[in-house]
Amino acid sequence: MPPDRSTPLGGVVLAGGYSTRFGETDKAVADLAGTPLIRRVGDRLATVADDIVVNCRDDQLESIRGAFADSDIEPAYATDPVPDRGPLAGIRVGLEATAREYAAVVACDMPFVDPALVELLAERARGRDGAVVRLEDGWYQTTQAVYRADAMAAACADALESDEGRIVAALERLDVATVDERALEDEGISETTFESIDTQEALVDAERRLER
Ligand SMILES: Nc1nc2c(ncn2[C@@H]2O[C@H](COP(=O)(O)OP(=O)(O)OP(=O)(O)O)[C@@H](O)[C@H]2O)c(=O)[nH]1
Ligand SMILES: [Mg+2]
Repeated sequence: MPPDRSTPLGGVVLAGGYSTRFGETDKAVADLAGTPLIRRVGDRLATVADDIVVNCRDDQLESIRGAFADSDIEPAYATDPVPDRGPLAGIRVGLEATAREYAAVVACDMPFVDPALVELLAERARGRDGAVVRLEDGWYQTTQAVYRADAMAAACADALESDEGRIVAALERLDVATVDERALEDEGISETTFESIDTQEALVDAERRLER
């Protein structure tokens, strides 16, 4: 069945973290084979999303805008009112800024995000509060997922107010469809979609594979 593109989809790229495992520099704008990580994510997401919001801190704005300088897409920016409150706070800020009922949320360090997965999740999310992949280890892949924006933003706010920083604390408050990681292979979606570049070693490794 061809994907239903009649429902607009927003895109949110999360970039407000401090990249501590990566080292001195911001992984969001790290160069991977000539293209900054965040631009790879934004460009891929833009093939299936109608507009893109980048969530980051104020002090990242200049460098992230620079990373998108010669991209065809021009993201909107939603910065954290209070930095360092964790990914849950970032998801909230990003989703509050999207104009769409549903939005795909993807971390800036996942340069191989598969647009086909985003479309699959958007389909599964319809009529629900979102759709997330359940990984083989039982964890939910919450930073490559589709959410009903107002419901998830409210659930994030609620979880944060209750001092529950875990993203699953927000999911527990919602009616979210789950997709088993094992089922993705049949859909032609490779696990590289979830690869995240957390360290310099991971960046070098990804670069080597791209050069092959
Ligand atoms: N807005 C916001 N986003 C965050 C925060 N912490 C992490 N994120 C984002 O959530 C996603 C997943 O987080 P991590 O992979 O742990 O990234 P990170 O926290 O920058 O890196 P580490 O410091 O090495 O853990 C990334 O896209 C981050 O940018 C935060 O405090 N605020
Ligand atoms: Mg972190």
